[in-house]
Amino acid sequence: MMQQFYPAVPHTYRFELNKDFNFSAAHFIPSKEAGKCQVMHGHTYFVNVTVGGNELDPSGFLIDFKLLKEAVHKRYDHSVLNDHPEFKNDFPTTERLAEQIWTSIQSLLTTRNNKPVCLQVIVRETPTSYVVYRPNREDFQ
Ligand SMILES: Nc1nc2c(c(=O)[nH]1)N=C([C@H](O)[C@H](O)COP(=O)(O)OP(=O)(O)OP(=O)(O)O)CN2
Ligand SMILES: [Zn+2]
Repeated sequence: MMQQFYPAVPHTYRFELNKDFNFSAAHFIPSKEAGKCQVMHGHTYFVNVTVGGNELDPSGFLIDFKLLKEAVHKRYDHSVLNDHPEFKNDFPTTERLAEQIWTSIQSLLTTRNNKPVCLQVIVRETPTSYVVYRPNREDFQ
């Protein structure tokens, strides 16, 4: 999938899970500094999500891989990122998208009894550009 080196996130959880998926979306960055990216264009975004935890659920999963994909793919695939309410005031840059994906995944994980945690989100926007998002302690409050 991402076919690249994955930056490792330091942690002491017993289990670490990684899920790759991708989705296609359009966006534009309405800032003068964004140059050609002010014009609407599309990407196939490649995402890697890292989840950690000490306990498994009754199925023996930290979290079902497919739920991680669904939480993001259903929302963004074949959409215009600028149309989503989370990007009403913030431009849909790779950085903001990675942050929002972390928020979506962590909201899902919070509902699980075994309380896994999203440790890292990587979003690759082009073959030469990607962002790594790692939450701060305050992001979990
Ligand atoms: N810090 C950021 N910089 C840029 C972002 C971004 O989200 N965060 N986004 C863009 C554009 O959306 C663009 O689609 C991607 O830019 P870029 O990597 O420059 O794409 P190129 O294919 O032109 O890059 P090459 O260096 O030719 O491979 C711009 N900047
Ligand atoms: Zn772009």
